[in-house]
Amino acid sequence: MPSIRAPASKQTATLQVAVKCRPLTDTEQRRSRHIIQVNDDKTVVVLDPDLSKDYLDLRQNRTKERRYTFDHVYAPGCSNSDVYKNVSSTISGVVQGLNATVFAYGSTGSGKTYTMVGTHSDPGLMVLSFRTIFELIKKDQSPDTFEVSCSYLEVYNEVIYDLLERSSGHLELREDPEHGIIVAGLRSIKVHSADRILELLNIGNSRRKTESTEANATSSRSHAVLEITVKRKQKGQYGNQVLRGKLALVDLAGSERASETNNFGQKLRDGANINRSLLALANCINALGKQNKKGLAYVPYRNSKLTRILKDGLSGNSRTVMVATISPADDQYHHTTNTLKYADRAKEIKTHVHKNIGTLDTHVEDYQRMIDNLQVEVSQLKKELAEKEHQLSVKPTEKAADSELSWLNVLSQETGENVQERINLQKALFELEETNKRNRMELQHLDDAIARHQVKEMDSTVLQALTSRRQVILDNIRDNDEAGSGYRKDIEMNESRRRQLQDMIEEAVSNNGNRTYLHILSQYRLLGMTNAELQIEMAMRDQVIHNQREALRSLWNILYGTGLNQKQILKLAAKQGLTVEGCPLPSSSPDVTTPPSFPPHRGLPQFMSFPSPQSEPYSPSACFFQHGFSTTSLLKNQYETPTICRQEHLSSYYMTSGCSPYSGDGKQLSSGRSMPFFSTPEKPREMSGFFPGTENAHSQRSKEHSGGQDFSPHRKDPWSMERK
Ligand SMILES: Nc1ncnc2c1ncn2[C@@H]1O[C@H](COP(=O)(O)OP(=O)(O)OP(=O)(O)O)[C@@H](O)[C@H]1O
Repeated sequence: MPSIRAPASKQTATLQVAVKCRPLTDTEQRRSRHIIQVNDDKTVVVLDPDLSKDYLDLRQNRTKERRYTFDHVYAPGCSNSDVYKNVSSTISGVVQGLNATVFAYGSTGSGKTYTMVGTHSDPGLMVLSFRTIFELIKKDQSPDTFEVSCSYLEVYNEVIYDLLERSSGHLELREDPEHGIIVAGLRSIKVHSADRILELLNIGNSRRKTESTEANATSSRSHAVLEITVKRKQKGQYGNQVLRGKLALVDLAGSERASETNNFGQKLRDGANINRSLLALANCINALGKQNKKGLAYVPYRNSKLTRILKDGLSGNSRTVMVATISPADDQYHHTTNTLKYADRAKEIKTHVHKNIGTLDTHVEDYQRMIDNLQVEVSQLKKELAEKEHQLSVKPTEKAADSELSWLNVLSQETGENVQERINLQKALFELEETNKRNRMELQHLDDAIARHQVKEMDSTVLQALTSRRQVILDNIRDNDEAGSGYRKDIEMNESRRRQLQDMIEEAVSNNGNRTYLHILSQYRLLGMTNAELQIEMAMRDQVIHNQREALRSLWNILYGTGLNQKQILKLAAKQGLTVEGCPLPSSSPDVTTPPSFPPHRGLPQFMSFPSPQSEPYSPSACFFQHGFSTTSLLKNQYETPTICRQEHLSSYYMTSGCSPYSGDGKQLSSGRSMPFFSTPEKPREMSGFFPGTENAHSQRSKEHSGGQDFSPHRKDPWSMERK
């Protein structure tokens, strides 16, 4: 019997912010003063680094002393396990199908890597988290089966690399309608123990880009994201349900300033790119903090790869912990207060958590197939290109032709970047306009409500609240319009660069012979294909999924509009030959009157036009949009009611791409039964997507070292399993 899924309800969670102060290092002990005071486990005071200030200065507010409060503050004597005690409840949700993100934020040398990775004697949050996951699976009493997989990536100079690949190419981000941002082609390795993840972590860390800077002898130059996915398969009365929890553990690169580190050349460029990503992250934190206070401010996630990757953790479906790391040294005062300022803003951030319940294949699968076909074509073109280059390979003496080809490579790379930038800008503009569309809708509702209150001369405090809310929305609209015109200008610049590149290519075609022409042609075709592929993704996300969700929402509201209760809906579904998952079923079948038939799909009333019994007049607290679905508590109530979804309408790349489910060693982690998870799959297609890019975990175990003390990436530690 086909089944319908009722999605889990959402909960709003506040981003947890913890501050961890490291001890002074040996060098610092000789030259620096300790200026951090941790008064209790929630308050941190940064003393004025200038010792000449006295009590009077403090009283008269002439001091640079700063005081902050956070969810948790850890003094230099605290271990990573102390920090973890307050993080572990967030981690345990992952085994129940919830997403979690833990990231360390702070200036270079402040202790981010130490906190996330740790040492043998003081294991970091990454290590403690995956140990918890396996302990919970072991202890689980249910008959559910579990599958854990792990991926590890780094963002270096705005390029994504797979840390679990020996020589990773550049990976691209994709937007998946169900799972948000995903990294195409990133390897996800099935794991059966915490030790195995530790091995992979060490392998990845050995490949991570680190440099000696003046501020930190072993500074991480990249942002690293370790992602652990737990799939929990539940066997229910009405078939199988898969809960998919995802844990992202992020160690950011340091945010030193170029002038402070005396870096040059490549190091300086690293610094600029690291700062670009961190600046983008800081801007997102700012906007999200503002959003919570002021409503729909635009959040510029698109400004860097890092912020796109962290999008879910910052505002989407994730319980998130930010650990702000600080140094106690007086010469770090500026960095410390800067970090604490952003951490303070981050306290305002809200996320919306819900369980990820597995869905089956879909109409959108057709789009996935198209993208897959395009990808095949792209790789075919790459091969052709390589062959052509080989045929036309220049002899070492032909210096001119050689440099011409490298010039063309630069040109083609620039063309690719230009296309990518254009797509990003257009998407950002699109999102910004959507945000303002919703702001304008809310403004309309507010105007109506204000007019109603004025006519009826109702409670003046409500009127005041409505009016001030109106002002906030007007400010947001103005800010977003300004940001939009910025994006439009960028698009114009991008367009003029595109024309320049086009002219250069045309000139090259007319001036040079057959060889150059062929080269350009194949490069150009290649870029054209990549572009088309991205356009299809956009269409998929922006149109198809949106339309389907709107239709489903309308359907659910129609059901409620007809006054059917849950039991009646279940019965009706059963009549249609459908079962309902994720919705408590009636214990017995009560007699119900024949339910009214559905209105025809065409001419569906909008979901907004069905007032629920809980309908309330407009109130300021109800003005908040949640993902653009509602403006009033009436609509919020309607949306938060479980939605009926036909399975074929929901999709994901995870579910439809990737290699065979039977790859790997086939072992499953089962808490109750020894039966292998996918040993007798009922629906092979359903299974295939569970292993995107997965390969046999044992193939990784090629080089083993043993023993050792420290698994931070900086050290040549014997824990590391592999070195580049
Ligand atoms: N809690 C701690 N106890 C002892 N030493 C620490 C602690 N935290 C950090 N350190 C030491 O401080 C130094 C810098 O730490 P770490 O490399 O973790 O900084 P980072 O913030 O990751 O720097 P970067 O951003 O440059 O990579 C290291 O020598 C580390 O061992």
